[in-house]
Amino acid sequence: MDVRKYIRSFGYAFEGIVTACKEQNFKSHLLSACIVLVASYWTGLSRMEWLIVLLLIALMFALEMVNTAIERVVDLVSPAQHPLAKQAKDLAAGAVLVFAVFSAIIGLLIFLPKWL
Ligand SMILES: Nc1ncnc2c1ncn2[C@@H]1O[C@H](COP(=O)(O)OP(=O)(O)OP(=O)(O)O)[C@@H](O)[C@H]1O
Repeated sequence: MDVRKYIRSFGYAFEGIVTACKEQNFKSHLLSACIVLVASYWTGLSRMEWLIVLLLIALMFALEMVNTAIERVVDLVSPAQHPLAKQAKDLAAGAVLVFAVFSAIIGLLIFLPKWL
């Protein structure tokens, strides 16, 4: 195994995370995640509930980054308007929306019984 190549790959992945952090949508997700983490701490979640909350936050970040990557590739290969470019971007955005809606529902199922 080439250790230097492995470390370089980590560097590129880190560059990807830095690029994502400059995106407005990603900043909104960061803010939401901070609010959810504070609320989780304040509410006093069980170990299993913490696992679910952390998993949802990690998946939301990862999905948003994949969405941004798809947008970049579409912009690269199809700078002009094209129905398939539209579908690709809308599908990727739709995937983020589906996950966000289900995450919100799961969050309500975890938090509401403790708050009420
Ligand atoms: N090349 C294209 N061909 C056809 N429709 C496109 C194309 N690029 C973007 N669109 C349409 O415009 C919408 C907005 O595209 P845009 O590139 O502004 O993405 P966005 O979701 O606003 O991303 P961001 O603002 O995070 O870069 C897309 O969801 C898609 O419906």
